Amino acid sequence: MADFVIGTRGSGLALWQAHAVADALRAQDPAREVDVRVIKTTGDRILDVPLSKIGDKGLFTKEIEAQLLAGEIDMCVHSMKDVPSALPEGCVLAAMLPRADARDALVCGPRLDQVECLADVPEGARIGTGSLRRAAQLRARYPQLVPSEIRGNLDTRLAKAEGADYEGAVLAVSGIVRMGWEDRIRAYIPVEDMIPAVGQGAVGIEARIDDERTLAALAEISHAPTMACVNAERIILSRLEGGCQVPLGAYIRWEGPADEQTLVLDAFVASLDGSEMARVHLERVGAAGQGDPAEVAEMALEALCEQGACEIMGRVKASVGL
Ligand SMILES: NCc1[nH]cc(CCC(=O)O)c1CC(=O)O
Repeated sequence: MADFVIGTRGSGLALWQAHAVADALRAQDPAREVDVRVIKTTGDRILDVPLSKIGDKGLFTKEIEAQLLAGEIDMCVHSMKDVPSALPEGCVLAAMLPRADARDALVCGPRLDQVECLADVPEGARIGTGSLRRAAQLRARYPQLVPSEIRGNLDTRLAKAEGADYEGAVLAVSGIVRMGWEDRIRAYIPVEDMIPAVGQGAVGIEARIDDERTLAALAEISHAPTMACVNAERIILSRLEGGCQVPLGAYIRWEGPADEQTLVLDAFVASLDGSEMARVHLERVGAAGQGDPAEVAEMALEALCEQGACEIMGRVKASVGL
């Protein structure tokens, strides 16, 4: 019997993340036995429908959480981006690994071999993305591009992006790098052009709320600044009731040297075509780790609402029948 059993999806990215957690747990105590168990989710089974149309929160997490609650596994590892704002009763987000690069990246096929940034991409180019967030921001900022639905695991999407039906695609930097394909990144898209999804680049670990043994082990490996920032982004997500059905992004981080760090927030909500957008950028200067991410999240919510975020959300939801 292993000391800890980790449940995860079976995609290459999910397995990389689960093994990163297993390695972190073993690094604390080399005698520890940690197993990784693959669990198939609804999101893995439904491959032919756009994610934004399935309309079910927790598509990639529900089956794994069921096994957690049943005591079959001790923890589940997720991309924080895929974790809905409300967890099932009895589950808690116990830890996060240090966040990787949260930005999105442009990958291009052979027809765009001269392109070095989004502005270079020629009129009419089909840019694959399954995300309303990416599509709305592309439409708002680069109206010459044609965002085109793309689905599948990261490896499938990368292959499609370089194939006949697309000129390129937008994918998360963190995922591409974890798969070892950094050399396929044509451009790192700046946050000013594309605000990342809530939790993008962060790996989260969920456990049972009463499992003190597992919670104690996870506390040893958790990265507090990542947890504080991602949890604050999730406040924005839950208060605006945004799931995968609404174009929404929020990214909070500390920037700069340790003695003068700035807590920086970017967040937006938009209509599907990107023509209406509420958007904020906030900065708080202080010493290392100073400033409260949850507090800037509240300020951002206020500013977004003043710009009509709630009305935009309401219209988007009505238009997709929510
Ligand atoms: N929705 C799929 C998904 N979930 C997490 C990541 C990337 C890894 C991360 O956010 O850390 C991806 C792929 C992508 O968006 O390109």
